[in-house]
Amino acid sequence: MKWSEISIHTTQEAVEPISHILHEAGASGVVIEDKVELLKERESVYGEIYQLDPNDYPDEGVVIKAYVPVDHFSPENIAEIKDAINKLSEYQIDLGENELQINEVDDEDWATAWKKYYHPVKISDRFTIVPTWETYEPVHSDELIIELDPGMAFGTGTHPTTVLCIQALEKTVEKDDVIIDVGTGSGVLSIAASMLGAKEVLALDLDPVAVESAHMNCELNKVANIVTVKQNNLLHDIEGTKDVIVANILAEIIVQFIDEAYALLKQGGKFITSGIIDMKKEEVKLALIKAGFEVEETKTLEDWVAYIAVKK
Ligand SMILES: C[S@@+](CC[C@H](N)C(=O)[O-])C[C@H]1O[C@@H](n2cnc3c(N)ncnc32)[C@H](O)[C@@H]1O
Repeated sequence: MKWSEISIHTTQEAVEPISHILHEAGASGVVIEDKVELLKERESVYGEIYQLDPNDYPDEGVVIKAYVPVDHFSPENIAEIKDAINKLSEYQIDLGENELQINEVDDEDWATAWKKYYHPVKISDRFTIVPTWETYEPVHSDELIIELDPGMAFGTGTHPTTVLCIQALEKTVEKDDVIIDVGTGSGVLSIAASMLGAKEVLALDLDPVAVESAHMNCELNKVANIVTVKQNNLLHDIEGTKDVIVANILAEIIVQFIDEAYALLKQGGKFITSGIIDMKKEEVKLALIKAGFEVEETKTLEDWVAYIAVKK
C-alpha cells in the first residue's frame, strides 16, 4: 500500500499547533525531527544510552511528518492544511521556513520509519530495553534485558509512563506473584513482570495488533510460558485473585475500572497505574481512595504520574 508523507519544515513553537492541524485533517500520528533532541541533556540517573544519528535531523528548525493513505487528501484538502498553518502567524507563531512537501512512500517505509530513532535504553536499576535489530552487550551481570519489536503497537518501553511502571514493578513484584497487565501494548510490562519472578501474568489489550505484538515479544523474551496474552476490554469477565495489577492507560480509562481492579486483588495486593498526565493526577488519586485503596507511592517523570496503591 502507498502512503502520503506530508512533511512541514517549521519551528519548535509551531510543532503543537501544526501537529493539531494534521491530526484534525486525519493523520493518526506525527513524527517530529528536531535537532534539539541531539543536544538534550538526558536524565542520566540510569545512564540511558542514546545513539541518535545527526543525519536524521534538519540543520535548522523542526520537520513534522504525518502519514495518511495516498488518496486521503485532495489538492483542496492540502490547500486547507496550508491555509490553516499560514493562519497561525496571525497568532504571532513563528512558522520559520514553512515549507510543505508531499512524498509517496510504501507501507513498509513508514511503518518502520520510527525504527531509526529507537536504540538500547537503560530505563531502571535493572532493565535495559533493546530493539530486536540492535546488538547490545550487558554492562552489569544482573542487568535484565528486554528485547522488543513493538511493531505498530504502543510500547517501545521508553515512554515515561512505561518507565514509571517498570520502575514500580521492580519495587513491587515478588517471586511467584500472579499479575494482570491491562493495556499490554507490546507486552513490555508483562515481560518485565515475568523477568522479576512472577509465576503467571495475564496480558490484556483491546487492540488485536497489540495482542499479536505482545505474543511475539513474549516468545522473543522466552516468557510465553508465564504470560497469557488475551484480547479483552479492560478487566471485564476476568476472575481469580491477583497479587499485582498494572495498567498504563490514560487516566480517563483507569477511573472506569478501579473498582474491578480492587475486587480482583488480594488483601495487600498492589495496583500500579500510570498513563496519568499531571493535570489528571488528583482525579485518579481520589478515585483510588474512594475504591478503598491506600496510595503508597507517587512517582513522576516529565509530565507523567504513576501510583502504587495498596488494597487495604
Ligand atoms: C499507553 S499503552 C501502554 C502499553 C504498554 N503497557 C506500555 O506500558 O508501554 C495503552 C494500551 O492500552 C490499550 N487499551 C486501550 N483501551 C483499552 C481497553 N478498553 N481494554 C484493553 N486495552 C486497552 C491500548 O490498545 C494500548 O495498547
